[in-house]
Amino acid sequence: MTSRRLVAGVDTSTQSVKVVVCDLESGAVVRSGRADHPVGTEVSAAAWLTAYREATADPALLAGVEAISVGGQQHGMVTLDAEGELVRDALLWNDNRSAADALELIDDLGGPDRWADAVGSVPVASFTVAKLRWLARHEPENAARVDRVILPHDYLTWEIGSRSFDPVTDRGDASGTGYFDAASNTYRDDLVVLAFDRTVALPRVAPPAEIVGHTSEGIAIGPGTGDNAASALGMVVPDRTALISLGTSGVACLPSPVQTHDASGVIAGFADATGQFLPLVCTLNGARNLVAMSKALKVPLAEFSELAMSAPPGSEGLVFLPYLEGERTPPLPDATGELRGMTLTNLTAANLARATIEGVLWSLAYGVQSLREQASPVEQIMLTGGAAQSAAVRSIAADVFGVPVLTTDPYESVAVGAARQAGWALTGALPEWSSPVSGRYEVQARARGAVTAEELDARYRTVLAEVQGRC
Ligand SMILES: Nc1ncnc2c1ncn2[C@@H]1O[C@H](COP(=O)(O)OP(=O)(O)O)[C@@H](O)[C@H]1O
Ligand SMILES: O=C(CO)[C@@H](O)[C@H](O)COP(=O)(O)O
Repeated sequence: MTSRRLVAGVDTSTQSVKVVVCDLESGAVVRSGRADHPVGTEVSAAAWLTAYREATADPALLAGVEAISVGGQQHGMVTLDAEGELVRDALLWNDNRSAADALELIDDLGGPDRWADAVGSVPVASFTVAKLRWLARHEPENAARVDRVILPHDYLTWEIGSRSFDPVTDRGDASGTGYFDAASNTYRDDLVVLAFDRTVALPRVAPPAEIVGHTSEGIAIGPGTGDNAASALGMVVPDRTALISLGTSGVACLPSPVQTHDASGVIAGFADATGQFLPLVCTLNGARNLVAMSKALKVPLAEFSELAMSAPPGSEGLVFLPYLEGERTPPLPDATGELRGMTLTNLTAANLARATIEGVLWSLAYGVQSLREQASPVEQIMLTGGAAQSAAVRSIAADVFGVPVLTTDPYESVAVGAARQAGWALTGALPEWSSPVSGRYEVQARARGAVTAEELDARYRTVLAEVQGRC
């Protein structure tokens, strides 16, 4: 009898780190660990290593593992000095302080079209390039000490290899910096200079299946990638399917053979982890809006879900624009949440719960509409991320997107996708793991004679247009 071979994947995400160990042959998760990350949008990268060590403290977790890769929250600016020490805390993807810097950079290059042509995306506060401009303008002493700029997954990859190789990144995560051209696979040093007034050392962009080093225990390390690119690998996304993630962020994306160049800025023209592309729409307001409303209603998440499912599609006219953390897509960094359409009859806890879920999902349906127009037909949705385990999110999503929704049992798609990449690096062939989908939800609204996806879309777009006119 041959013993099974094991690979591991890590998701170093906004709120926590998750580690899974998978069977190389089938992809089945055989062991897992997790640990929390510090709260906040400005975090010492060293805390991610501490959390990783906590999550993997049990030596049995990684025993027998042959290869490991890291998927990580995108865009975060990790600055290193000439000795390789951290210059300051990392500014995360959801830190909005660089919003004005992004606008300046758009002007400096000659407008959004120039950025969309150059790197496939128009910068917003999230992008590393905007954070670099902020650092240069607001902390010149720290800026002067910066020798190298890397991303969260690059940092953890380098640390779990005990810094025995120079920091590396991959094409997927590099494409979220705003200074990497994924069409030619080259850094745009001129854009780094535009933002930071000088060049900095940047991590080598390793090909998808390279072994970039080894841990002190001899485990081979793959290049890793951004969390959304890893998630696409873990979800084994079929054609004409948009992947929706509801973690801290809300994300709509789909693997594509062609890069998008959306000058409106709705779609970021990112790369994936296989050598292709991953057009992606990201909001700042995913699961935490649901958590905030459940707290406001003083109910646990399970009861919040039941409440939402007891309300009719359209929440009897309540509209909740979920901009509790400002917003990135559309770019409204100073916006706040909006609750509209209240009457004496519809202002119920059930409608508030359902409207919150409808609002969060609609903000991604808005993105899916752009993906349809610019990237690919979308005939179904796959759900992942922490809030994808909410029964209400799963059952309401089809009504908001207007297409069937595919779901999984609890599943760490980013970590599993990273493990799949590790298997690729180990064997030279991308493992053919089967789809994790275990559930399918059909559109119900029309059958129930209630508000349809098109009607809901029109209602939300009207409120959004008012907010955009004001901000
Ligand atoms: N059943 C649920 N309903 C709503 N939100 C949930 C549920 N389960 C988990 N969450 C939320 O999902 C988020 C964690 O999702 P995750 O994808 O791990 O986030 P991230 O990758 O951004 O760290 C947390 O905000 C958590 O409160
Ligand atoms: O900024 C983006 C994508 O552009 C986010 O998707 C981050 O990558 C964080 O993801 P989560 O931690 O919310 O999963």
